[in-house]
Amino acid sequence: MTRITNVSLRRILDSRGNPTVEADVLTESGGFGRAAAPSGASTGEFEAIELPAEESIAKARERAVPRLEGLFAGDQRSVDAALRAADGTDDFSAIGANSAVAISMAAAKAGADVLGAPLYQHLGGAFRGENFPVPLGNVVGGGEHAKEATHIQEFLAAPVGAPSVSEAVFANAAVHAAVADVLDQRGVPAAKGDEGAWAPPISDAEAFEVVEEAVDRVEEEVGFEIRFGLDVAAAELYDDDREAYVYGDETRSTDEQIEYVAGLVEEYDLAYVEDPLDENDYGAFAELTDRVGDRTLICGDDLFVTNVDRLREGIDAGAANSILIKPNQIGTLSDAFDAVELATRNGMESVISHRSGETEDTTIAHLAVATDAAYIKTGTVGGERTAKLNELVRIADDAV
Ligand SMILES: C=C(OP(=O)(O)O)C(=O)O
Ligand SMILES: [Mg+2]
Repeated sequence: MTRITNVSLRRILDSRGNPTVEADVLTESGGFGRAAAPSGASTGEFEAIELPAEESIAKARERAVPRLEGLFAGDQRSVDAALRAADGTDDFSAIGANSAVAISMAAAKAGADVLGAPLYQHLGGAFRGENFPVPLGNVVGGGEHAKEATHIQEFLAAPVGAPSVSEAVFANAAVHAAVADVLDQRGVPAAKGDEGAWAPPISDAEAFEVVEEAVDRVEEEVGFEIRFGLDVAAAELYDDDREAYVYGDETRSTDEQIEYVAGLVEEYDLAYVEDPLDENDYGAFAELTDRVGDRTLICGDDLFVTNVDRLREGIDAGAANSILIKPNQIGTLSDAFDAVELATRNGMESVISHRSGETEDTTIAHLAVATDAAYIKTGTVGGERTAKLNELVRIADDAV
């Protein structure tokens, strides 16, 4: 292993056209790693703090960079501990989780480069790379990702029977195309939301029909099982004052929301349901998990925010059977790995995820393989989404 000689930070564009942080890490032997921070729109209340890119860069240059130079690239725990020490807060509000995560991921890549190993192997160990995650492909969406579209944030194709990563990736693209055909037949115009999913001005009920039809068509074409799932992003729908989930003119009490989602799982045989309830309601999550957790994944995103303390609370409450892992929600790869480990030890699945604001960075593809994750959520089309999917195909092809 060689020491880090230089960390540089710059402002680059993300997929929404907003500024984000890119980090380069260089080592004395010429090892190099580059990574960029993604950014959420439907962010959880308990996420680590993203600062404006310029401010985060200035603070990280001043406080973190001097501590990193001289550390061993590839000793990820030390790099991430130095980032935490430089920040000094629990939520990275001093230097920004955007700079922290960009540096953490860039250091991991520099470490892999020094070792001459693919990133997934450096992060996961010599025997990783045998199992591949099923890609969850966002094909219809609304919520915070597209105005005047569905209330449910994401309808996700889940090609659970695909014999290979490549076939799964292409199946999701085919479902995305089939959704366009079904919408066209119904005379529904559709723009795309932040993640490249179709954002039609239709009710959630009609979106279920459209996605089911598209999935069935593609399933017949490809000859393997494709199911679908949801990210309800229910924290965005929950109104604290009214103590109800608000779907336009309709509202649902917590009991009605549990009933509604359990009914959807039953009716559509959903493979996956993310954030079906508010991020503060461990009890309601537990009730739903108790009812349908034997037949679907109930996943906590805004609920857990990749945070081991929140995950521990959730485990005690029986609040979900899977966790969404977004490294920028917590700030470092070490913290993200700790969350995966805690979940695994407690029989929960991990789902590695992109954000709605993304870059061409492919770290999450490696992270998903390194952690043996059940699923990866990357979107379906659009360069910043296909960057991850194509990297997954390359990893499976041993071509990274
Ligand atoms: C990817 C998501 O959206 P965002 O990045 O806006 O939080 C999500 O909620 O899972
Ligand atoms: Mg989510």
